[in-house]
Amino acid sequence: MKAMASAPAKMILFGEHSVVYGEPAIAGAVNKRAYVEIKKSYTGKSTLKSYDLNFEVELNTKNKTYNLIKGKPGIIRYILEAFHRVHDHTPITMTLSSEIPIGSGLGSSAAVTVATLAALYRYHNIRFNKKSLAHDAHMVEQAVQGVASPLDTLVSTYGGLVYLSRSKTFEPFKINFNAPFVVGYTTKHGNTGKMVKDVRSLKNRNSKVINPVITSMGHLTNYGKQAILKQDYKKIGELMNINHGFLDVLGVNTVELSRMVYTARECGAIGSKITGAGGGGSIIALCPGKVKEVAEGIAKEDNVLKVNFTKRGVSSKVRM
Ligand SMILES: Nc1ncnc2c1ncn2[C@@H]1O[C@H](COP(=O)(O)OP(=O)(O)OP(=O)(O)O)[C@@H](O)[C@H]1O
Ligand SMILES: C[C@@](O)(CCO)CC(=O)[O-]
Ligand SMILES: [Mg+2]
Repeated sequence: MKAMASAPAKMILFGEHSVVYGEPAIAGAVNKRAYVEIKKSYTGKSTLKSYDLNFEVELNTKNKTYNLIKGKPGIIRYILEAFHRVHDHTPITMTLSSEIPIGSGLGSSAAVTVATLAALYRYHNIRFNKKSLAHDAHMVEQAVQGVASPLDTLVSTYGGLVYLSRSKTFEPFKINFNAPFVVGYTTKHGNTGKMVKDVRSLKNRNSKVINPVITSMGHLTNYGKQAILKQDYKKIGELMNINHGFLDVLGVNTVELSRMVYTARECGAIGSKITGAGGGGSIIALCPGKVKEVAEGIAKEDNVLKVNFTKRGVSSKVRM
């Protein structure tokens, strides 16, 4: 018997970091996925292999440790936390493949966590639904990062383009939103846990300055929701540029991210901003009629990923 699951990456349009402090956010699942397979091991040991992320480890799921066989398994802490919460510690072989660049602001940790939990629930024949899975995945991200909003794991579980309200109500957009985005990403990876903690420290040291910025980011996200519903690309782009400025204030911008943001605008994007935790990783650029020019401009010094929104969230099955 083999349990299999996959979950999508995500792209945050508005509200990263401010969502951690209860402000709303808007994010969409995109067509890059993480794939997990789990089957019984007859070697007496549990191993995790990822051919495309080029690492292999021996898992000790009971005490959340691992023995490195090869590579750099940064995503491992999320996987170990998921196993620790669900697995009965019998020997298994897990394989992970990911189309999602790791540490790049596209929610690799959430997609891997959601897919790993779904595969484990299938493997152990544990009943679950999307609501329970999204909650459990959020708890894993919270445990690993110290602080996490439910945004990334909700989007990876349910798919689609969603608005997460201040009261944490999850509102899927009921429109077809196919705005032409280009994603640029650097080889300099980010670490969400560190970035979220750095923002919290900045906020605590300068609360009278940073708190109003976070509140304004919440208002901006609500204006963004109205602009998306009206498919007002010009307004969406303007709000993306303002949101990028706010993320710069929070200290999550870098030289590489700025380079891509401003290159995108020079090549014709009507809006561009950091997406995800920042400190490395990705930007998104809204470029109606200029996708080719913006992609070519970013590709001169960085990497480009062509993505589309997808309604397809987590999927899982068992093969006997
Ligand atoms: N090059 C890398 N190889 C392996 N692991 C990495 C690499 N870069 C980062 N990591 C680790 O992988 C995990 C990626 O999760 P993280 O949440 O930081 O990024 P993400 O989910 O891809 O982006 P975001 O959360 O901003 O959407 C982190 O634990 C990070 O330390
Ligand atoms: C930076 C952040 O807002 C999004 C990371 O993709 C963190 C979170 O929401 O948990
Ligand atoms: Mg993450």
